[in-house]
Amino acid sequence: MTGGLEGYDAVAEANAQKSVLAIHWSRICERLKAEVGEVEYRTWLRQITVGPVEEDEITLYLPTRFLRDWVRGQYGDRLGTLWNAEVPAIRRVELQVARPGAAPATPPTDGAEAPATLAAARGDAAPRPAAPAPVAEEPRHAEVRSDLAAPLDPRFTFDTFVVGKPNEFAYACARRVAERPSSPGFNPLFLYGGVGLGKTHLMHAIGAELLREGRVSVAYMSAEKFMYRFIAAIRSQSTMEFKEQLRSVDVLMIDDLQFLIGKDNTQEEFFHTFNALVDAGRQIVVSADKSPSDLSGLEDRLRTRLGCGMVADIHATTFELRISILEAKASASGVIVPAKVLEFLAHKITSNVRELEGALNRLIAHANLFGRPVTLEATQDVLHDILKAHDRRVTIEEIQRKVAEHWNIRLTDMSSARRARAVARPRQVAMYLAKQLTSRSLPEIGRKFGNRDHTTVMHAVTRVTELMEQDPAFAEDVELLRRMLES
Ligand SMILES: Nc1ncnc2c1ncn2[C@@H]1O[C@H](COP(=O)(O)OP(=O)(O)OP(=O)(O)O)[C@@H](O)[C@H]1O
Repeated sequence: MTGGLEGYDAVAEANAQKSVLAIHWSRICERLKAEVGEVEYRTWLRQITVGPVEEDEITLYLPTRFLRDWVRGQYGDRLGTLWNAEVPAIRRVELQVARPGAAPATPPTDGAEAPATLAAARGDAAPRPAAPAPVAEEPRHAEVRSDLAAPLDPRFTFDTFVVGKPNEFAYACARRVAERPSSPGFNPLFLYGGVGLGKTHLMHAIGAELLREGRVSVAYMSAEKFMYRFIAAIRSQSTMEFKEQLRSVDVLMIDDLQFLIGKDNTQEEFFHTFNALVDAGRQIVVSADKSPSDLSGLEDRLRTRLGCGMVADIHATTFELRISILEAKASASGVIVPAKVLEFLAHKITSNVRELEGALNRLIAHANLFGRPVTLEATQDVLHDILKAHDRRVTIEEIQRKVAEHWNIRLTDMSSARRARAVARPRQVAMYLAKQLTSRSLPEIGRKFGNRDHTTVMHAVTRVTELMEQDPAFAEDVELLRRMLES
C-alpha cells in the first residue's frame, strides 16, 4: 500500500474526530430538545448537520439560507454556549448553508443517513439538492418543508386547541386528517370560518401531529406566500423546480385561500398543483374565510375540486367557548385570573379569539410586570383602549333583559306594579343603568318602566348609588352588569 499508513492515519483521525463530535452533538441535541420542545426541535434544529472543527470554531450546516438565518437568529448563541460546554476548545459556531451536492464536511457515522425529503427516502427522483448527512441522527422520515414553506407555530397543537360546539366538527376533521392523511372523503380538507377563529391553529396542529408521528413531509404556507413564491420562480426561471418541490410533499396546506381571488395565473398554478397532489394520493388542506361555493372569484373548476372532499366550518364562538379558551390560556400562564374577569372579557370581546387572547395576554403581562393581582378594575384600566373599541350603544330593553336574567325575575316585572323587594330592587338597578348607559331623559326612562314618573327614576338612581356605597358585593354585581352591557 503506497503511502498507505500516512493516509490511513489521516482518515483514522478524521473518523475519530467525527465520532467524538457525533457523541457531543447527540448530547447537545438532547438538551436542545428538552429546552425547546419536540416540535420546535424537529422544525428547526433537526436539520442541522455537523461540519468540521477548525481552531476554536465548529461549522454547522443547514439546508437553506432561510433556515440558516432563522437558526442563527433564534439559537445561534445557545448553540455556541452548548458546544462550548461540551468541548471547551470550541468557542465559536459558524452556521453555513450546505452547498448543493457538496460532500458533507463531516461524513455520517455508521448507518446515519439523511434523505432530504420523503421522496428521496422512497428512492424517487429527489428534486432537492442533497444536504450534508447529519452526524449521529437517526434516518429522517418526517420534516417540514421549510425551504418552500412557512414554519409551524409550536404553540398551535391539538392539545392547546379548545373544543366547543362551534368548532367541534372542524376539529374532528382535522384530527382525522392528522391520523390518516389522504383518507377517502377527507381530501381535500377545506376549513372555513371568520377571522381569528382557529383555522390556522388547526392546520398547524395537523402538521405538528404528522411530524410527531414522523411519517410524512409537510408544507404549510399562506396563499399569499404561495403567490409570491410562484412569481419569484417565474422571475428566476425556476418554475419547474418550484413545481417539483411542491409536488414532492405528502401534505400541502394552504392558508387563507381567498387571497387568490382575482389572481388568475396563481390560481391556475395552484389548480395544477392541487390535481397533481391529489392524483398522487397526497393530502391537501385548505383554509378560507368562506365556503368553496361562496368564494366567488375563484375559478369554477377550482371551487368544484375544493368542495369535493370534506368541507368543515368553524362558527363564531359562543360565550361558553370563549370562557373555556380564556380559562385554558389563563391557567397555562400561571397567573390567577378571577372568574369574574374571565366572564367580563368573554362578554366584552366577542368578535374573535385572537382579540380575546390578545386582551388576556396584556392583562397577564401587566400582572407579571407589576406583580399586582388581576382585578376587574385593573382590567378596565389596562384594557381601556380595547374595551373602548368594543363599546356600543345599549338599549333600555337590553338593560331590562340582562338585569332580569341576572336576578332571575320575569322581564314583565320591569314594568309591572309589583313592589316586593325581590322585584323592586332589580328594577331600580335597571333604571340606574339606563341612566348611566343611555342618553335617555328621566321621563323617557320612566315611560319604559311601565309609565312611571321621572321622580321614581330619580329615586332609583339615588337609592342604587347609596346601596353601592354601603354594600361592596351589591356594587360589584351592578358594575359587572354595567360592563357586560357595554360589551
Ligand atoms: N379553539 C381555540 N382554542 C385555543 N386557541 C384558539 C382557538 N381558536 C383560536 N385560537 C387562537 O386564536 C388565535 C387566532 O387563531 P387563528 O390564527 O388560527 O385564526 P384564523 O381562523 O386562521 O384567522 P385568520 O382568518 O385571520 O387567518 C390563535 O392564537 C389561536 O391559537
